[in-house]
Amino acid sequence: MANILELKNINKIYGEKIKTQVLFDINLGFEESSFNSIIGASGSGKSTLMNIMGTLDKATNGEVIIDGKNISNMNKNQLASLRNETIGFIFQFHYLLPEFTVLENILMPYKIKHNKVTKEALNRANDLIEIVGLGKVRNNKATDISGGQQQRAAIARSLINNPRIILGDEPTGNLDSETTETVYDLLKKINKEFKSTFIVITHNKRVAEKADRIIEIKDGKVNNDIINIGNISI
Ligand SMILES: Nc1ncnc2c1ncn2[C@@H]1O[C@H](COP(=O)(O)OP(=O)(O)OP(=O)(O)O)[C@@H](O)[C@H]1O
Repeated sequence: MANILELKNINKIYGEKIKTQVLFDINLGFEESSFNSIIGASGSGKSTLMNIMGTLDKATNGEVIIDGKNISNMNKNQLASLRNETIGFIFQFHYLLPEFTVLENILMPYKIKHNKVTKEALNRANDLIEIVGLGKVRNNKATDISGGQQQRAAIARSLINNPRIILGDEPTGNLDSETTETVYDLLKKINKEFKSTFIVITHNKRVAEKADRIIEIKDGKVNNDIINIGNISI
């Protein structure tokens, strides 16, 4: 299957006067509909890499190709629209808007994109609410649900515009281990159902195992050594 996202010789250097190189010649391709985990020690460069993949930060050099388009020459507006069209983000802290309900929060990216909410969007939001198991709390304020429910609401929100790529930076970092597994099972279910590509950073090896592919970042490089996690070899 074709790659929906490709990184070619990505390098990242932070700083002007004092330069620190944090990514070195990263080459990676992500197949459409695949579920990928990114693991690695703290400070190894995972978030930097994810921000570059999500077009939130620029590589110092190298190419990012999203859905066949090289993003290097895109201006800010073009990047923003590619991001809105193609990428959904799930972060550790879900940043739901506290004064809005679960349903309203989930609809927010659609409203921002289209300036209105259609019947179809409302149906999709309600379908997503059922998938993530929030039917009973759809009209609760975002502050009046549990942490795990908030994270599930954030997942539904990231899916409302039907993005082809979903990037997660420690999406379950603030949840207990049982809720973490539930949320990952949910991501896998969505991956199967909607055929969206998932790339998810995790510190949790048990959940990393749930992926089709595990990528380890070590000192800013892709670690190509064979590693064994549970019963998976890469
Ligand atoms: N804006 C920045 N300016 C300078 N250095 C930075 C900046 N952002 C990150 N770094 C450095 O780049 C390195 C990689 O950071 P990054 O956040 O990508 O690692 P990580 O693997 O995601 O870590 P963690 O698991 O702790 O979140 C670290 O040494 C960090 O201090």
